[in-house]
Amino acid sequence: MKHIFPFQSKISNAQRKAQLQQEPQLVWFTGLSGSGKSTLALRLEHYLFHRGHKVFLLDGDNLRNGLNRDLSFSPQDRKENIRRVAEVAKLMLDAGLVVVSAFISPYAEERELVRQIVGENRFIEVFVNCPLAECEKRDTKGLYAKARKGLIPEFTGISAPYEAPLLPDLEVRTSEESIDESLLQLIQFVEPRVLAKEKVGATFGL
Ligand SMILES: Nc1ncnc2c1ncn2[C@@H]1O[C@H](COP(=O)(O)OS(=O)(=O)O)[C@@H](OP(=O)(O)O)[C@H]1O
Ligand SMILES: Nc1ncnc2c1ncn2[C@@H]1O[C@H](COP(=O)(O)OP(=O)(O)O)[C@@H](O)[C@H]1O
Repeated sequence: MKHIFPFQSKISNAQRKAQLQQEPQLVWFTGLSGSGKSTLALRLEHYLFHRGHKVFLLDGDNLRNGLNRDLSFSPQDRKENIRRVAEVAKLMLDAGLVVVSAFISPYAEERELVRQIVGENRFIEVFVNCPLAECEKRDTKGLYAKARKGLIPEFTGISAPYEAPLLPDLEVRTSEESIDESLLQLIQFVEPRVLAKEKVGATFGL
């Protein structure tokens, strides 16, 4: 037993939601490298921000530059990567924010763990579905070419697995839709879910 004693803030999640006038949700994008996660996450964050929502984007490449810079792409480290991201997202949700995230998150089990950590009713799983051949053709960062030459070990889709979600909350097919078409589906699904449920909520008395 560790000698730690978590305590509860005097401010409830309901009070924070009432102050920020929104429902905190985690919009979790999962998909192959090059499928369109970052493009759509950036566009969704931009849209929600300009609609007045308090929103923040967490992205794989960015977090792996700081908080998760010690982690590789082994299965164990990918799981630890996602576990840490889920804990960060949970804090942001508790603070009342809408969180948009873009991580390959290739294992169904780790995505399930995210759902458990943040809570079922605050988790929206979006499958950014794009065939490997199309991602490889796009090769936006030149990583597939390197992976094919054996220069990048454990590359998702080439030498490491990607387990597609069986029942995502939303699926966008980015090889068949324009960016605007995918974005429209996202907005139509996400925006109603982040709107405040009660207009005037908890009291702010001391
Ligand atoms: N081996 C290997 N496999 C997959 N991706 C690799 C690898 N090495 C580096 N990269 C770059 O890292 C980005 C993915 O990081 P994530 O944190 O999202 O990955 S994971 O969820 O832990 O699987 C990924 O970003 P995206 O292309 O945006 O998906 C790549 O830029
Ligand atoms: N419907 C779509 N949604 C998102 N990206 C698309 C779509 N159609 C084409 N693309 C292109 O696919 C590429 C996706 O790259 P990126 O967003 O970096 O992927 P990821 O973050 O999954 O690695 C971009 O060049 C983007 O312009």
